[in-house]
Amino acid sequence: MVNQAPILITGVGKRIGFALAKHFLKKGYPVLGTYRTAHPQLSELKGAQLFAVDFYQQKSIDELITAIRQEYSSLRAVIHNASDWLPESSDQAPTEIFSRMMQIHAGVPYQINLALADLLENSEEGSDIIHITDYVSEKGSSKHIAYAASKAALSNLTLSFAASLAPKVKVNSIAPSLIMFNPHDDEAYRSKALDKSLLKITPGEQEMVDAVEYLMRSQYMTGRTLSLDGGRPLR
Ligand SMILES: NC(=O)C1=CN([C@@H]2O[C@H](COP(=O)(O)OP(=O)(O)OC[C@H]3O[C@@H](n4cnc5c(N)ncnc54)[C@H](OP(=O)(O)O)[C@@H]3O)[C@@H](O)[C@H]2O)C=CC1
Ligand SMILES: Nc1nc2c(c(=O)[nH]1)N=C([C@H](O)[C@@H](O)CO)CN2
Repeated sequence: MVNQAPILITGVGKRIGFALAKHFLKKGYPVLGTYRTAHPQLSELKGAQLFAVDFYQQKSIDELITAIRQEYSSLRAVIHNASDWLPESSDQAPTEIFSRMMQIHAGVPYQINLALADLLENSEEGSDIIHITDYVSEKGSSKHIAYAASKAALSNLTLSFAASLAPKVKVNSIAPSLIMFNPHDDEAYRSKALDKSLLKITPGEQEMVDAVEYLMRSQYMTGRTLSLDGGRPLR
């Protein structure tokens, strides 16, 4: 795509963020990707402009925003994927857990959206902000209390930014439940997690890629949520 405005994706080092970056690179979009850990597979993101960013460090966030604003005058999309799934059982103090969850899932999207809004508005073909939230935004989580609250905050940001940036920029959430397991998930966990939905599968990264594609092609959806949860609320 000649002279296509880039897509910014946070957390491209692995799993869903990595799949999103690969997909849009293959489609010919310029991809700006943030990573924290230098996973070896980052070398597969040929052509992507990668930024080492720790969203728990304000200096790192400021440097990212400055670098993007210095080099680009427009953006096709910003996909807020980066996330830390911290449980209350973590050895970190509750105050640290809560501030980290609010920082990465709400503070960072809030800052980046405000700082890059004009670049999104400059996109010739319209533009999108996509917040990747979580099914637990609407029901809470007994083991990931701060995480769920912070994803609910992100869901609320979707409403405000949709109203603020319309009509040039669409702003939507994708609220997944179980998309893919982590390597350390044992059989008992996997069986219990699968049983929580009606469809009882893990669809994998492609389900998220397809949802992002739908939102970016939509002419009439903003301020809303695509729920990818296998019918879990009806279970
Ligand atoms: N997988 C699933 O089944 C579900 C996923 N989701 C949501 O989908 C999105 C993608 O999920 P998934 O791919 O599993 O997520 P992962 O937890 O596997 O990866 C998250 C990414 O965010 C990065 N990240 C975490 N903390 C920071 C930080 N402080 N600074 C910069 N980057 C950071 C990680 O970097 P690093 O590699 O260094 O850790 C990693 O690349 C997330 O928003 C998640 O909450 C929601 C429900 C279900
Ligand atoms: N950042 C992450 N958030 C979430 C993950 C994950 O691996 N990283 N995983 C889940 C679970 O799949 C949950 O939806 C089902 O147990 C939730 N969020």
